Amino acid sequence: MQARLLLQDGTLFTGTAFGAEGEKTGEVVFNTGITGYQEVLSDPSYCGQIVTMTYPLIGNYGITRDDFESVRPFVHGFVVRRHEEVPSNWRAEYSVDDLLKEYDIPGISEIDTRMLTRIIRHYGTMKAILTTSNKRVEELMEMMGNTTIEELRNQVARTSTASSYSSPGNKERIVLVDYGAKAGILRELNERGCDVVVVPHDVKAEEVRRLNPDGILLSNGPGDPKDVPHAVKTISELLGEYPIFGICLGHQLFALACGADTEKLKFGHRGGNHPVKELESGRCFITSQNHGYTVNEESVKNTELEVTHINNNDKTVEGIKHTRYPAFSVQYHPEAAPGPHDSSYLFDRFLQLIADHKAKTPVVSRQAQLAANARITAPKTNLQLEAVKGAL
Ligand SMILES: NC(=O)CC[C@H](N)C(=O)O
Repeated sequence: MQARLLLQDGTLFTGTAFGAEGEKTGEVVFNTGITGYQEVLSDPSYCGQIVTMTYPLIGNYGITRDDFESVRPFVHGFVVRRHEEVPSNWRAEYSVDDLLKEYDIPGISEIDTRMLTRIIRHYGTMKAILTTSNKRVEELMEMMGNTTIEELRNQVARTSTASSYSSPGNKERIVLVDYGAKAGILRELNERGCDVVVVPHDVKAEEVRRLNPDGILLSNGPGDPKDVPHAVKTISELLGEYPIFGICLGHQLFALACGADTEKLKFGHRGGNHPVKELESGRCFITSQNHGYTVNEESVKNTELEVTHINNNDKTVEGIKHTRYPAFSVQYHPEAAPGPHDSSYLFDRFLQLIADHKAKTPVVSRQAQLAANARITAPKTNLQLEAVKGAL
């Protein structure tokens, strides 16, 4: 069956359909990873985007659910040069085609993905529509134009967990704020014995305090950080109270909460080979990245933040830290998946920050904490009081 990819600038690619039949609009972006398409497909940060892989052979090792970064794929469409229908891998459960069909995601193969990538690099990220229908180009253009901003924005609410859950451990209590978190973040925390409570994107500062965390981790997530103002407010309320570590969208939200600004990159960074320089040591790390927005460097100057990492390709901000509070963040993915594991030391650094913070903070008895938390929530009825205690 034929499929077509129509870009906002009018460029039309005609290729072969795979995955689901139908139509999807999204922002078209490219990923330069040679492997890792399963993690890309299941990374919630791609929600609302049509992803093209620059590596030409995709699907050869099939799909293994154990390798997913979330419970399901969130991409709006998948574009490849060549799709391998018959996976060759003993771990493969099914093919990319089966996966896309299951989740109603259209795919297109046999198009010149190099040309597509060069267009995006030259003119910047743009909207596109991927279709298996026979609709006329004018009609498709109109459909693309009519796609409401809502459909391509506010993706965080669609990918975040609806309610809190815990992943127990016997060490530090970490509240992981899920803006569309990759499973790798939880995996890294669990490997270090952390007692993790995953909370929804719209958690209130008061609810976080009730969980009595040792530290807060702000996760990655899809879309524009400015679409999540409630998260910025919550982070600014918690700033200074607990050690904070932000990853990708979490990094951008942390920057906004500290008074810095974010802006959109021309075509973003997506892949597993992005060189990042740690300014303190002068060391270069090869990192896994997936972002379309960045923290504006100029805007950091008027805040209490300091730039700690920069991208060696385009010199954009890749890491910041607070100069007064125990809080830092990075634009890239220390949990990798897919990608090099060079930066997993950042999770250890976060735990060290927590230990240092604890050593400096006077020990508060459990009784005093209970009393303080009860005051914060000011429960009026016995039932509310029980709920507060239950949450602790
Ligand atoms: N992986 C992420 O968290 C991405 C952050 C944000 N959605 C961006 O594109 O910049």
